[in-house]
Amino acid sequence: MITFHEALKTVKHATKKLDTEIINLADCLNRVVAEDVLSDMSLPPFNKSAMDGYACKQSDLANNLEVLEVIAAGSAPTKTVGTNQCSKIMTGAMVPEGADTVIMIEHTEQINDNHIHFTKEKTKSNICLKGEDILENDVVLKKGTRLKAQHISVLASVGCANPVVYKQPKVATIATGSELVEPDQKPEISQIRNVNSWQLQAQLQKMGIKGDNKGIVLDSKQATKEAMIKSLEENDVLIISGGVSVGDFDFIPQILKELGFNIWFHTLMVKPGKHTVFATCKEKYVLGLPGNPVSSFVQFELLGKPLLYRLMGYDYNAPMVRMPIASDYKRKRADRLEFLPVRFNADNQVVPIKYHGSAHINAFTSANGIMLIPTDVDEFMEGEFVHVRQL
Ligand SMILES: Nc1nc2c(c(=O)[nH]1)N[C@H]1C(S)=C(S)[C@@H](COP(=O)(O)OP(=O)(O)OC[C@H]3O[C@@H](n4cnc5c(N)ncnc54)[C@H](O)[C@@H]3O)O[C@H]1N2
Ligand code: MOO
Repeated sequence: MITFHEALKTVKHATKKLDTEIINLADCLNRVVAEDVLSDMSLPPFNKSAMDGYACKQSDLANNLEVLEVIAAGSAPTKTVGTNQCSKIMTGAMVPEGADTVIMIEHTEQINDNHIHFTKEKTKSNICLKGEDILENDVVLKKGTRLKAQHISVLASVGCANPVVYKQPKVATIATGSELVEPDQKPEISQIRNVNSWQLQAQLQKMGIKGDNKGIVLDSKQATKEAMIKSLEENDVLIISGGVSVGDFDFIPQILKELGFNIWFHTLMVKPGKHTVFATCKEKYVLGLPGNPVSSFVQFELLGKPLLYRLMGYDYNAPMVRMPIASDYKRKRADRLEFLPVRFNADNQVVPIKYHGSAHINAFTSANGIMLIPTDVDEFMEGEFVHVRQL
């Protein structure tokens, strides 16, 4: 048995980044840039008005100003602003030569057809200076950045319409269990519906990965082995649920050995998810998750995400917060690091959700975090700060 931190370190250590590819800006969300991205120009590319108003000299603010022209965004000024002159200017337009200030239109009055007057005492310059955000050849995104919407805007602004990113892993999921039927079927006596495949596919989808859902495989060693071989021929990663503990039909570790995989770990000092398998063979990866749906969900979050992101060139660390717990919390055994569903209340406190254990999947429907209880800690007192992974 190893600790969660050892398991996480192992997963990151044993997993190699995939090759790179060039993709379109439209497909970039959640992908990871494989090269530093440099700007091909300064931004703003010219001194730019931040307001609709009049571009003039700060030294002339007390005087009546002659209006020379109207400068729209996208057109260049044609006149230099001299003493006691101004040009009407729109937000985003180039500030004309000679002007060092833009007075807001609301702070002016019209004197006659072509003269205005500033009605306030003072103003900011209201000019965004050339290059104040980004200079030409600046590194705007570092290699290894995972692209969120705000990064995509930076790519667009520096003209990087086809960034080089790491490839996405191809990921198959298999649910093992002779008791399983698909959600559109009515289970017979002793059967239940397959939850994990659908949950895992949704978890993959949230990462931007379109998974290969291989459905259910019955608890037969031969059938499981064949399904695993096929999935691994077609994919980089196989996430398989069930069949990893110590029952008569828990074949996964044995099959992995027969297929020549190196099993890095099989049991973790973690709850839920004591029986979680991680195995690799050349550049193929298998994550065997416990059959209980909460265990599968939590272990995908804890180990699946770092594994897949690592392949995609990104060092994933879950977003964590430290917040006070809303009431006392006790547990009976403190021999494993435990992860529990919690929500945040209006007072920014952590509220543990009623939870019966790793088969209780609907406990997670109102959860927006997973609280950690470290090994050897058996209680938290109201108001004590606890660590929560955000979901
Ligand atoms: N003697 C022991 N028995 C068990 C131990 C143990 O340490 N010693 N650990 C228990 C814990 S904790 C878990 S978790 C499970 C893990 O077992 P497996 O990964 O081999 O999973 P299964 O036995 O196949 O299934 C467990 C449970 O989950 C249900 N299940 C399975 N697949 C799905 C699915 N796709 N959708 C919904 N539900 C699923 C299955 O019906 C079982 O109820 O082992 C314990 N036993
Ligand atoms: O090993 Mo189980 O996943 O704790 O319920």
